Amino acid sequence: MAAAPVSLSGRFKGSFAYFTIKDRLPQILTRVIDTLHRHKNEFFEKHGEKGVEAEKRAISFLSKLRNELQTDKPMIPLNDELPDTPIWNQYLEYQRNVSNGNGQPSWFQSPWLYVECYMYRRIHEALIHNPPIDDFDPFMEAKIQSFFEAQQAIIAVCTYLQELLKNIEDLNENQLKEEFFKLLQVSLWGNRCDLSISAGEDNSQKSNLLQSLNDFKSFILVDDMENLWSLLLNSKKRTTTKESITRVDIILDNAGFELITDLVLANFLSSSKLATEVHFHGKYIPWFVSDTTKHDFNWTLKQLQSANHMWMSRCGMNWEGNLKKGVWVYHDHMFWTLPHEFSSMAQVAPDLYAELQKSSVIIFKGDLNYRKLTGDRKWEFTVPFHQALNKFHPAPLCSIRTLKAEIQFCLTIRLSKCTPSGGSQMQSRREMCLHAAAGGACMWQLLPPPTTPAAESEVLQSHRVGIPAK
Ligand SMILES: O=P(O)(O)OC[C@H]1O[C@](O)(CO)[C@@H](O)[C@@H]1O
Ligand SMILES: [Mn+2]
Repeated sequence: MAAAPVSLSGRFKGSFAYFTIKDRLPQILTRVIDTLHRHKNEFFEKHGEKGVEAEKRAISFLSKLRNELQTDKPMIPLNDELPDTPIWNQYLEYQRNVSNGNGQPSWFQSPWLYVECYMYRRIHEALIHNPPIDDFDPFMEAKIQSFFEAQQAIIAVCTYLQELLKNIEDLNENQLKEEFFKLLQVSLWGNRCDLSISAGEDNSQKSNLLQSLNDFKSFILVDDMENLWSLLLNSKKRTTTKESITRVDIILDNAGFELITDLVLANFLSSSKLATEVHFHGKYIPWFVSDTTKHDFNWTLKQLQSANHMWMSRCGMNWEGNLKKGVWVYHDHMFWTLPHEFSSMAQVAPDLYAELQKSSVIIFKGDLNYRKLTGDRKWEFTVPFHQALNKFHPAPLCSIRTLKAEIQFCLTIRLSKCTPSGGSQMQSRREMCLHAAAGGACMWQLLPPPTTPAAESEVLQSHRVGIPAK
């Protein structure tokens, strides 16, 4: 197998990586600094002068970080006492070794994936170093705001789910499949509501997504829902004896509306018995602005339970009940907030890899997970997705993602529409389909574990398309 290509990086001027590091990451850092400024009085009320002193130190730390970023300074080791610090500093050493004498690892010379993850870990370091504000989540305000901005959309999906659950036992297989496809698409489009792409600007779902699925369908050129359905249905049919289980793992992405869509999907999987267990994987620290932490997950359930809307509170109660019964499990392994490509998981986090091997299917939500699945490298678009996974396949896996970065894979082509940029299409298998560019798109990809060469050639169908307006 050919060596993996170089990583996407800010050293490629004009790339989305370059734009992100040059413009977007400084914007996100500035927003964090502003947030700390705006919480000064709160820190004083809670902690007195100590709180204000801590806020000042954190701001000076973050201002220095922003200057390092903007002037392409070398990356420096972390020096807090967190359990992941040695792993981060080993990774910096690794980057030094692979930089092939291109000098020190730095913001515009090192892999985009590394420097972007490193920025969020340095933001966390700025807080950790400054008790008593060390437990402050600088993105919490934005996550809460996006939850409340999406109230109507949340009410709509919770209402839809509760109505559906009333007669879910009476649905035949086709009706069940139809509902499954709907809720998968709701979960897909929920991924548009990410605050890192918007650099923290409001990006919440305002309208009832269920009413737009048909309009949005044309933005999905090809999808693997059928394969995902067959995999789950076959597993359900095998789950006749109580010993065998169908476990679905959802590697979560953004809090707010997207998290609700993932919980709704999980509730449907449990109630339809397509899954006997659902495992959720969140982030260990505040991450990429809107990614879900354990606090966000629990806050969301509590918020729903106390909502003055019957179906929202019913959802919140049911979901808390599923966690208490153990049919739902929440995990937040620190691997998800390391810079590593997922192909390193077996070495770096063998416990997590072994946990995922218990899964019947792993659903990876969002763009960052997709980038880590494929190493965020300059792959040719015709490279098999499986090849890009670089032997990472603990279980059958599926990536559900709205495309926010250049990387993508096209393996087979079906009839597809022109991209917004009018990119040319080929209607033949294994031909490059669309010229990828930074922009929006959505895609489904399902990869069963490669048992035979034929399995490798099985399907991943992916196309990029424009993201529909909310
Ligand atoms: O929340 P998601 O879907 O992972 O999107 C986050 C993505 O947005 C970006 O910040 C912008 O593309 C990426 O760098 C990152 O992978
Ligand atoms: Mn995210």
